Amino acid sequence: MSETSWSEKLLGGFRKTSDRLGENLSGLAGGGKLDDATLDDIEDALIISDLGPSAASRIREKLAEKRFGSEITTIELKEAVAEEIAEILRPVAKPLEVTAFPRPQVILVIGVNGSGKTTTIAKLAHLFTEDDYGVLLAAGDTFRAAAIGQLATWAERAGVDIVRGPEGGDPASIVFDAVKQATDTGIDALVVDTAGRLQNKRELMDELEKIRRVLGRLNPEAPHDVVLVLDATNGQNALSQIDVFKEVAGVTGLIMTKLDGTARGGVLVAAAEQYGLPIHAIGVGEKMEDLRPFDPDLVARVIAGVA
Ligand SMILES: Nc1nc2c(ncn2[C@@H]2O[C@H](COP(=O)(O)OP(=O)(O)OP(=O)(O)O)[C@@H](O)[C@H]2O)c(=O)[nH]1
Repeated sequence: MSETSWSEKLLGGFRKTSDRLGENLSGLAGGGKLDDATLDDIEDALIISDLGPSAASRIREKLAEKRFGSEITTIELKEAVAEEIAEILRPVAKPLEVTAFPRPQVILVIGVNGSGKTTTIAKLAHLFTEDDYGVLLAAGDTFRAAAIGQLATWAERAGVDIVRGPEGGDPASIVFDAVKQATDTGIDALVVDTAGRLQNKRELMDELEKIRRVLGRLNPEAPHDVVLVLDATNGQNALSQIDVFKEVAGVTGLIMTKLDGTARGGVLVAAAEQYGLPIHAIGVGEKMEDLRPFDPDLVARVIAGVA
């Protein structure tokens, strides 16, 4: 797909978020002077658009610093907000790159059930194979038989192999077999699915710890990435998931899914501002091609309603 149609797709996907902030900002400036009352309203508009209090107050301060007292139209205001959002997003935009030496790069994918983890793993496999990397998947979520089956179906669609075990099997032993197979067959990236039982933090922590121990024995650098998948429709709840998973799993980066069809995409900015974790990619649909590298400038313009 061409870049133009990708940005159109992204725009379409983000339309609800874009409309929400766009509408919330409209009518706030209207050619008048940027004074304290208007800045208050702008800050409120940013908060109710899910950007969070911290990003909202930072954007307010920047706007005040650069434009206080000057006349500003609605479109100028949206452009200025887009620039400040981009300032927040640029430092965290970091594609997931296959650089591990020796191979394979081991990417542990974590997140609560339903966040889009399985689909995202398949989409990642697709992105990597498009770049000619050899990919292997490991079905480390043995808690639910359906999860193993779903991952196997996606693996077939993506044209990659999968290492799987029985329902209730030991995830660490599957990961062990997967690393051995990946090493023996010269695989570049091993993507590991994990269970997302947040309601039982202790068990989840023990399970991830055990996977890490096994990985560490085979390769002290592994896992190279611990990617947390977040569902944007959860809004501020997605942020509390970052807190929990940081504690249990040592997150190294984020992928936010379901940015199509939600008005809560502003939470991406809140996540970037509050945690500063790399954002690798965004999910804008259910199909294999619907995972996009994170383009901070485009996303900022879409969120502010000027793209
Ligand atoms: N609209 C949209 N739907 C998505 C996106 N990513 C995933 N989904 C859908 O979200 C639902 C859950 O996705 P899964 O990948 O099964 O989620 P999971 O986290 O693996 O959940 P379990 O399979 O329950 O462990 C599915 O219906 C997906 O098609 C996205 O970016 N946009």
